[in-house]
Amino acid sequence: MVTWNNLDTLASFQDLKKADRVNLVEAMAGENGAKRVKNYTIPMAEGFAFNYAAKQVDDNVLEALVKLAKEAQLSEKFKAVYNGEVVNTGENRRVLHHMTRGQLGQAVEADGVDKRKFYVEQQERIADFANKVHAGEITNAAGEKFTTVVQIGIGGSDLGPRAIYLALENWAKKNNTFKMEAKFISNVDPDDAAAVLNSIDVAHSLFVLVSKSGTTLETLTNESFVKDALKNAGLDASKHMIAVTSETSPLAKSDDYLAAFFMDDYIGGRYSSSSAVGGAVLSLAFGPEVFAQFLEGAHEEDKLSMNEDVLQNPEMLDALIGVYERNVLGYPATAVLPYSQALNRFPAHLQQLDMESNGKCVNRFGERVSYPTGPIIFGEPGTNGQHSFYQLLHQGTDIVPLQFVGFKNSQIGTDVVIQGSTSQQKLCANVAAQIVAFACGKSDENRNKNFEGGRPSSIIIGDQVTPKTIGALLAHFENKVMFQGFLWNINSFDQEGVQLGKVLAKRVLAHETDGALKEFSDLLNI
Ligand SMILES: O=P(O)(O)OC[C@H]1O[C@H](O)[C@H](O)[C@@H](O)[C@@H]1O
Repeated sequence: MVTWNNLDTLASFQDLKKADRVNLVEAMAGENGAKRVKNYTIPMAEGFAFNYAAKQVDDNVLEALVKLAKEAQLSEKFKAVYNGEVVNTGENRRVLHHMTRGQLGQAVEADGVDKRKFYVEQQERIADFANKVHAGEITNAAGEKFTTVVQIGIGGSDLGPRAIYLALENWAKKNNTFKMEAKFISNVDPDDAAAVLNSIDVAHSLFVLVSKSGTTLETLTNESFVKDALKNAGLDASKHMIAVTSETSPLAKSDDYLAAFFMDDYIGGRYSSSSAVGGAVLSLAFGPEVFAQFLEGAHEEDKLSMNEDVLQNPEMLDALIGVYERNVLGYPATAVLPYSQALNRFPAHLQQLDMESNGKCVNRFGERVSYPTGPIIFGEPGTNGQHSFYQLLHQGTDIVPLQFVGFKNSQIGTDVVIQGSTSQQKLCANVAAQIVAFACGKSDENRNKNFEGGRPSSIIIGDQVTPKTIGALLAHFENKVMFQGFLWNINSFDQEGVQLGKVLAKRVLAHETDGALKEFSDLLNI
């Protein structure tokens, strides 16, 4: 049995607070720094390594973190998740996204079916459908092949699949598995749908309507927008649209779609990339085999998250260090900095994953917690970020912990040698340089040119962005966020915070406003 306790009631947390602070500038200097880089690293799946040499920890702090992990029962709580216990107590639901990519624990039967079987069945239905589209067996009304797939969805029904599509687009082209171009419509801003529709050939486009709830205003509005465009082009919308939704949603039984694929209530939106939500668009774009490889990578990383040896469990340790930074060192934010253009939208996905999961001020029992929870997450790919907000990261008044991701190889392979180095080498040189610059700083008599250092970072290093590695990376962050939620004793799997704005927007549209809401409605000409 697991017990859910607030972080500040745990004896090991009080001990952690008493542990001597690490002076990162000193720790990372000279031979000692080199030793840390060699020793403070954990192998991950698919050739990745999680290196935390430049984090503000030493053996003493690590020992305290290991004790905290034990007392907070992190492994047992993960077990409760993958064995199908109702850990999403706010919504009274199980949390089964790990099961979309493999079986970690016992079989889970819910709603009268074996859940693993259900997810696999949906994957197989999607694979079959995608193969038929690629083979020209499922076509438009004129019998011509579909060439483009357009996903309509928002939040978890957009960000993850979009980030993964962009991450693998060039890889798939290079490896001859690129089947269909994918586009995404998410915003209710009419310019989003209009711009995408202007950029495609609608007659040869297949639209994937993705909404777990089937009730999201933006998505349903964009569906109508697209249906209008199809009608105006003289096309039958139901021959151009498939749906991905939960079996209980209002969309599930509609005849408006060529086909419908299902997830269920046990897959949170932001955790749904490995379900039919990511499966449909990614299988259509790159082929089902590529999607299967992505799932394999995620499953391999999930297995590492089960390791009860904290110092061999990359997700658990990453989570613990993050909580140390937030709750003991008092740092307010975390920047995610992938040194890879392919991961252009990955920080946006992580923003939802992390901030929607752990942006909570009450614990699992609805009581206010008296310590900070989820940090502000932001990020951009390097080196672009360096020429933008790194100034604040290096010399600003706040210390922002950094999470770098770097790859030894580019995806496309086209490169150029300028001044003795390739662009890929320049990219990697920059990330190595940044880690040391942030940690060690550089003194200068001119205060303006002085770098205090002591700014902690970790790096995940891999070979290349591939279907398997992106799967492992995604699982790493999903599980890190989950472990942090356990430590803070919050429910990381609901998102009540998005409701109020939705309710008020409806009132504005119904002209049922007064006070400030009415004034703002008038200012915006609604
Ligand atoms: O997939 P849907 O039900 O349309 O939901 C789309 C998104 O909207 C909601 O407001 C939630 O904040 C997100 O967690 C969710 O991913």
